[in-house]
Amino acid sequence: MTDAAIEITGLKKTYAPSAKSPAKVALDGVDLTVPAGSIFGLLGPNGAGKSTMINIMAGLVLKSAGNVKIWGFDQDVNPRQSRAAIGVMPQELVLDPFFTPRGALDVQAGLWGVPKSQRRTMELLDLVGLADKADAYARSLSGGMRRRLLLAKALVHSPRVLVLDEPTAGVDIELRNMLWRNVRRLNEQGTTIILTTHYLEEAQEMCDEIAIIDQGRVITRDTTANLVGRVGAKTLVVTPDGPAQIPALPEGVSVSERPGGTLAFGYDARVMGAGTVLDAIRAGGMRIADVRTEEADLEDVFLQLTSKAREPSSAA
Ligand SMILES: Nc1ncnc2c1ncn2[C@@H]1O[C@H](COP(=O)(O)OP(=O)(O)OP(=O)(O)O)[C@@H](O)[C@H]1O
Repeated sequence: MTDAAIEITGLKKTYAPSAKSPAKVALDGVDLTVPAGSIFGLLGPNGAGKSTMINIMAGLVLKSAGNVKIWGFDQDVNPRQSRAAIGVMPQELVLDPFFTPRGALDVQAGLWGVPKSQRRTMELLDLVGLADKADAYARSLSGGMRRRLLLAKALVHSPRVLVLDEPTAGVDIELRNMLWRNVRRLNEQGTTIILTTHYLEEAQEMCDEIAIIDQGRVITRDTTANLVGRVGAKTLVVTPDGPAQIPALPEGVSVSERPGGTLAFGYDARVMGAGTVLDAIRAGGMRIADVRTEEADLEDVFLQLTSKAREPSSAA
């Protein structure tokens, strides 16, 4: 057992120039440790370098510099063990249309050298809810079913670390819930999960820890709770009782109108409490029919951090 499922130090990747585009620095010195047993979120805007990092971890893209250890195996020293410790469910629906799900898993297991007696073909098809499609042609599977088959394929060699690259992009709620149930179950059984997603509320709900990467660098890494707590932004949503005048507000409080006649007062909970904002609203003569607060969420944190990373002053 190792404490770190993944240990990345000084990882750099520059894609070579082509006739159409100049050389591109995709990873610019990444240090990252993913604790064994966690569900870890890898977030970042488009083009941040997430797929490059995943592909390097999976041994699909060659790094330019740095060190990568998967489950304690150094990629350069023990390439086979390091590759065998990780399974990737890719973003694209890449499947051979002529294979049945059973056939696809058998071929994949063969590629990994899993002996026939140790193959878990039906168990995995069952896990992803495709047992009844075991012998259907892949081309007859729906998009959601293909995605589930890709998850099963990523698991045939029982990897310690499972990487899910945008697993729920464009999938319906039912499939999304099923995927998350499976992922939680795998995690409870000891698999470390690394997840990239554009759905931040999903990352907030699923991940124990999160790294945000931007422009090829890790700009922050923390527990999800700490990250969300870092942003004090809160909103007091007030439904006025009758026509309302916007009151004079303490410094730092913003106000905007929402559909349905409610008013949203934004404030920084690290600076003042909701009572101060409410007092100011009442002092302005507004009668209140209803009031509630909204917490900051991961989206606020993400936007704040990734836009900060672009400010020239923080580039130094
Ligand atoms: N094969 C390649 N050749 C040249 N440049 C590439 C290649 N693959 C990726 N890049 C560039 O490297 C940068 C990082 O891309 P990458 O796909 O790793 O980002 P990402 O964070 O996964 O983005 P997305 O969320 O859009 O998938 C981008 O600027 C991209 O254009």
